[in-house]
Amino acid sequence: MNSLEIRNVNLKYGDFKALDDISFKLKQGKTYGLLGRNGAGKTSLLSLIAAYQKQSEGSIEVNGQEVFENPEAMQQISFIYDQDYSEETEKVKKMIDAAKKYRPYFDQEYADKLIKKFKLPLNKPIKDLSKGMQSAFNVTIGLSSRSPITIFDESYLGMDVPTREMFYQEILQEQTHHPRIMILSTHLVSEMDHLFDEVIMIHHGSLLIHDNYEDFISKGIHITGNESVVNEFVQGHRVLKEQQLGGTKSSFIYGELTDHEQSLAQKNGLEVSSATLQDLFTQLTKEEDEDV
Ligand SMILES: Nc1ncnc2c1ncn2[C@@H]1O[C@H](COP(=O)(O)OP(=O)(O)OP(=O)(O)O)[C@@H](O)[C@H]1O
Repeated sequence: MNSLEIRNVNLKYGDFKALDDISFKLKQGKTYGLLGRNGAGKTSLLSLIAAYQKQSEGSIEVNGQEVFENPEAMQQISFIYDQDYSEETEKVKKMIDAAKKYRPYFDQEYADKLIKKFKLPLNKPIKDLSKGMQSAFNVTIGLSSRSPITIFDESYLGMDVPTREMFYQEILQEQTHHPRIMILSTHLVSEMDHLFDEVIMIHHGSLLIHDNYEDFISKGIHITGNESVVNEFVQGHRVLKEQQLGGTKSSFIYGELTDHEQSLAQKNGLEVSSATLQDLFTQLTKEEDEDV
């Protein structure tokens, strides 16, 4: 069973603390949605996991071994991110052959299937591919590497909707037949939430949430009804957002409702509905001066 454990990780760029005391443990067979606003620290965190740089403090271990400058541990990881290919004259086929060399679990048959699926032109220089096709190439490397820890950092950039759908289908298939630790860093929250088993949310360099997807979204609840009844009902709850239309009010609360509260809501004619991951993400990471 492969595992990835991050303990009390800090990262400083000069005086700036990009990551602050991050700890979590990830398990094989699970897909993790890594969410955070622009500049939250997602790519910084992923680059530490992939051993592209060293954390200032703390430890990052794959199967109990620190990853930094550890070739054995690093071979367990594929980090797929948006690369600049504008100077890369090598052809797609050669690039795939090169990637294969350093990836011990690479499956050529699966790569061939993906090349067909994404219609990758093997004899074209990678720099001449469209942005979406370069992303499809990156995703092909990441998927067919079959690395126990596979990280996709906004790997969908430029892909059209049907291509993104194909990418998502592959992730689901892979987790069924070749389970690994899959980390998907994304801003397409509502489009990709169905892929997540767990959610990791980073905010200003700190870990805000690490929770099971279903458990987490069950904590976001919209209560709608008569204004005064809603006001009384939500007392004592953390209210993330309020909206009003005439005498009807909708309050978005974060927390859990007891059985008693559930039946009270019903008795008082209040409508109770669940939030989406995107709703929760937006409200939990909203800045004071933002009105969303
Ligand atoms: N090499 C660097 N030197 C100095 N600061 C950096 C460096 N790389 C990142 N940062 C800063 O660290 C913070 C986190 O950046 P990071 O790229 O990890 O965020 P992110 O969550 O991936 O953002 P986005 O969603 O916009 O891609 C930002 O404030 C960024 O400016």
